[in-house]
Amino acid sequence: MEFVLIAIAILVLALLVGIGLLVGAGRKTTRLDDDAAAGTTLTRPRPPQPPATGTDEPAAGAGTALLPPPSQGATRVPAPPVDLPPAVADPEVLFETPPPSAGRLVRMRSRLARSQSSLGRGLLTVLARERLTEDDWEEVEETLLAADVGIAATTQIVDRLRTQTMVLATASGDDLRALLVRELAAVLGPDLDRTLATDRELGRPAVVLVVGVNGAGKTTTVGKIARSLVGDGKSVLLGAADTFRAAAADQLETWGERVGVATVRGREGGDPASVAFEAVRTGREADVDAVLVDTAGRLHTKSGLMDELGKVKRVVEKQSPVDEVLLVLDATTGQNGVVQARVFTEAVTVTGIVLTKLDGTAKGGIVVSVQRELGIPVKLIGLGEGPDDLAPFEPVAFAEALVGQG
Ligand SMILES: Nc1nc2c(ncn2[C@@H]2O[C@H](COP(=O)(O)OP(=O)(O)OP(=O)(O)O)[C@@H](O)[C@H]2O)c(=O)[nH]1
Repeated sequence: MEFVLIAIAILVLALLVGIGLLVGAGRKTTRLDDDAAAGTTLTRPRPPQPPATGTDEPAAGAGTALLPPPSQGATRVPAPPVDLPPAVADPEVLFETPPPSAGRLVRMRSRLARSQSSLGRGLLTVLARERLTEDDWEEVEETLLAADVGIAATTQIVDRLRTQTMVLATASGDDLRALLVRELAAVLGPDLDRTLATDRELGRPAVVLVVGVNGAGKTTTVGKIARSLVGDGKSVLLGAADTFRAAAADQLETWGERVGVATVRGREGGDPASVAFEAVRTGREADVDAVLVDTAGRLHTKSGLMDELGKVKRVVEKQSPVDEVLLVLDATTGQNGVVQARVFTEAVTVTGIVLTKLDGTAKGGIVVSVQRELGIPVKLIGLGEGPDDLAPFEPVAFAEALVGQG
């Protein structure tokens, strides 16, 4: 009898070890609460990844290992209410070290100049003519309008250029270039506050919601912002509140894993507001600098999507104020994008625009029209698909890139 009992005990033990090994082979997640319906999970960064390929090859180094991976085998431990491992960096784990955000636009100027070369070259060619006729001024106007600068800003630029070129009489190429940069920068809102609220405030993390239509580049942008903050030495937590598309949460996790940032996600089709809530709660408990929440861009109806966004914000606000609502717009959609943007601004108070895919359009003037029509500053611009192709927007550096180096 004793022998049978021992045999059963060994069998049960072997079964448990087998199940443990199977689960351990998957992604390292820890269930955050015992509410099976919410099913929110925290994904920690994975151990060393193969070196990244692509345009930017960040040096592998000891990154900001927020919530490092647990020791081997410690997976899926039911641990209500929240099971956070100690925030101690594991020397074995190497994460990518992204470059800091400062000066990125200047560094990426050539890329922007490439896509916008027709605008700068077009304007300089006309302005360099000896005596400017009405036809020439019309050409300047058309060039600006073709670049989506918008009527009001185009009129302002042309009026000022007319006066300035008269004063200059004969001007060298460099003078003309400097003049153009000045006038373009003037319509780009040089005095607008473009600070990104990503610092801890009153002992709590900054909370950033990222919204926009599907395909605009939201998830990519959240990943790029996280990298940039890590590059600036900040700790970050991601919230994958786009429960509409499971791949979006996977995509976000992968962005986080590369730089040692954890992600809170929910089940596909689950309640986005509870994922966002859980992410902010976890971020507060982990004392991170910023919680970045990705949201869905697609629902069955537009009003459904807007109601959902409003709810996400309201629910998060039960935990913490939302410091920044970033609206991601695809620059290649031109004026259509501006129309879509209005719908979002009616649902939530947008505090900043991220204009993506500026590398893929010659219509760089969209920055001017978006800001003027929505009355919201462009805070970041996307200049490529590479992990660090996102730059803080700076009017003068941008105008210089539009006009080109000559
Ligand atoms: N060229 C270029 N491509 C970009 C940029 N930003 C994002 N993309 C690409 O745009 C595509 C869509 O990006 P996502 O981040 O998946 O878009 P999303 O808004 O999250 O889409 P949903 O999850 O469907 O709502 C991807 O292929 C990105 O690589 C950019 O600045 N330049």
